[in-house]
Amino acid sequence: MEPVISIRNLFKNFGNKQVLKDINLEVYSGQVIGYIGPNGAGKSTTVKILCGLLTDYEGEVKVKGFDVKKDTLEVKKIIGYVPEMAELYDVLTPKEFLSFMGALYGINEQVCSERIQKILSAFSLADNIDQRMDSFSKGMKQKVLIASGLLHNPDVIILDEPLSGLDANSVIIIKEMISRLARDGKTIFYCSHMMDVVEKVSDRIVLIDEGRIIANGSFEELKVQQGNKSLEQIFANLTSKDSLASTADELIKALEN
Ligand SMILES: Nc1ncnc2c1ncn2[C@@H]1O[C@H](COP(=O)(O)OP(=O)(O)OP(=O)(O)O)[C@@H](O)[C@H]1O
Repeated sequence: MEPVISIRNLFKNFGNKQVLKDINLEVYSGQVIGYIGPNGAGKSTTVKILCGLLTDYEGEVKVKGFDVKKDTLEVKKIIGYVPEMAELYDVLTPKEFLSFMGALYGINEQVCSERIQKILSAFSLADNIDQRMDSFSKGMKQKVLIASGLLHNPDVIILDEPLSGLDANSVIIIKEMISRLARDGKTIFYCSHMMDVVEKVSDRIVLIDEGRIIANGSFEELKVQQGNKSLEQIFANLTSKDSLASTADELIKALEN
């Protein structure tokens, strides 16, 4: 079976700083990859390269056989991207914004309108469909952002910290949605700091630290290697140089006179 996502010998620099150092990864249809790592590890940079938003890198990155550097338009049709931080055009209503996104993807107007209605209903936003988004809460905006990433029914879904700001019920809905989309053969690339969610939804967990992959396997495999711990503990063991408790101590002491 051909991988849906194939990353070979990927290096990326920002100025003199090397932020991705020989990333190699293959992701197959129906897999959910949990891509995790400390702040600044290189997760969003990898995602931006996958989506064709950063093109000055070394190595080979392909999505469904298309080279993301050369066939950027084809790749954008295949991928649905929910970015970590995005500016919504919040003078628009969700209906206006999503209709605009649908038109960009060339979705039939009638199909698009029905999809918008159904997705927003599922997110309990049906009553807000014609309300300007500048009055929306963070979580409401996040739901519209997720809707815009899914609207064209992409085969590959890239979620960069999609749960930020979402309430507990919405987190459950997204977790269930990820599992069902994968069952339908979609490929999900999921970046998050929410270890309990990553642990549950991912078929494979890829841990990146300072631009290098330092662990790659199912949660069960990582547990066997690391001694039957939670993903949070495995993450701390593999990525923190100092004891986290002593760092917390330092922070508290910094506040004392
Ligand atoms: N446009 C840029 N210009 C210069 N440096 C950048 C740029 N974007 C990212 N970096 C640097 O690249 C490194 C990796 O950043 P990246 O955003 O990929 O990390 P991340 O793993 O997504 O982190 P976080 O969990 O905090 O979102 C960081 O050192 C960051 O400062």
